[in-house]
Amino acid sequence: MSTEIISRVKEYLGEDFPVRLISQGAEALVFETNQHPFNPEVKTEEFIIKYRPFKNYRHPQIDKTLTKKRTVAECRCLVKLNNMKGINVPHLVASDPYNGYIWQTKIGEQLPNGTFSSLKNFLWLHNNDKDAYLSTVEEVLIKVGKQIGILHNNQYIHGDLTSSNIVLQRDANTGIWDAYLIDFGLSGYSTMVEDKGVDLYVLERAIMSTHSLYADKYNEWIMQGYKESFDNQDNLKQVLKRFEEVRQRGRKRSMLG
Ligand SMILES: Nc1ncnc2c1ncn2[C@@H]1O[C@H](COP(=O)(O)OP(=O)(O)OP(=O)(O)O)[C@@H](O)[C@H]1O
Repeated sequence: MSTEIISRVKEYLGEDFPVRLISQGAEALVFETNQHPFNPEVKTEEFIIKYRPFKNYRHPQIDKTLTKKRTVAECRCLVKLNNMKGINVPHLVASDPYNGYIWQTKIGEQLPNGTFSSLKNFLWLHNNDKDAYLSTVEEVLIKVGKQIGILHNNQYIHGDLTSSNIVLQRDANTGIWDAYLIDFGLSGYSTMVEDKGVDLYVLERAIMSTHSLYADKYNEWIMQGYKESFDNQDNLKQVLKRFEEVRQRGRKRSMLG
C-alpha cells in the first residue's frame, strides 16, 4: 500500500524530485525535501511535504471533498498563525488542496543522540542527565507553555497537543532553544474554554505517559509559561477552572475503565 502511495507521490512531483518519507500517520504521509516547489533558486532551506492520500474505504467523491476540506482548513490555520505575533510555527510555502498536498518549512534539527528534536525526544535525551540539563529543560518547557498560551489568547486551539507535535529549534544567532508548534490538522478558531482545557489536558497526559519520572515538574513549568502569557487574568482563571474539570472527568473515566 505505502509503496503504491509513494510511487503516486513520485509521479506527482516528478521522478527526479528528491523526497524522503519521514512519517506515515493515520491521516497523512510526511516527506522532507531540500527542493522548493516552484523556485529552484532557493537552495538553503528544507521543506516538509504533507500528503493526504486517497482513502479507498471512502466513496471517491466524499474522499475528494474531505481531503480538500481538511487540507484547506490546515492551510488556513497556518496562514493565520503565520501572521500571529509571537507564535512559532512552520511557514506555509504552497498547497494543492485538490490533490491533498501541503508544503511548509521544516522545523527542527538533530539532537546529540541523532534523534529528531521533538519535545518528546528532547525530554527523553535529558531524562538521565537531570542535574546538568535541568535549567535548559525548565527554560524550554516555560517557552512551550508560552506558545500554547499565545495560541489560546488568540482564540486558536491545537487539537492534538502531544510532545511529538512540539518541536525545538535553536535560534541561529544565540544557539538557544525555541519551541515551535506543528501539525494543525485538527486546529482551528475557538472561543470555548472547554477546547482550551482539553488541549492542556492532552499535553499533560502525554507528558505523564512518556516522561513519568519528572512529569509533575515538567507540567508545572509548562503551566508557568502558559500563565505568564495571559494578560487577562479573568480569562486565565476560566481556562484553568475548566482544565481542572476536564482533568476530573478524565480521572473518573479512567477509574471506570
Ligand atoms: N513542519 C515540520 N517540520 C518538521 N517536521 C515535521 C513538520 N511537519 C511534520 N513533521 C514531522 O512529521 C510528523 C507527522 O506530521 P503531522 O503530525 O503533521 O502528520 P499527521 O499525519 O497528523 O501525523 P500523526 O497522525 O502522527 O499525528 C511529525 O511528528 C514530525 O516528526
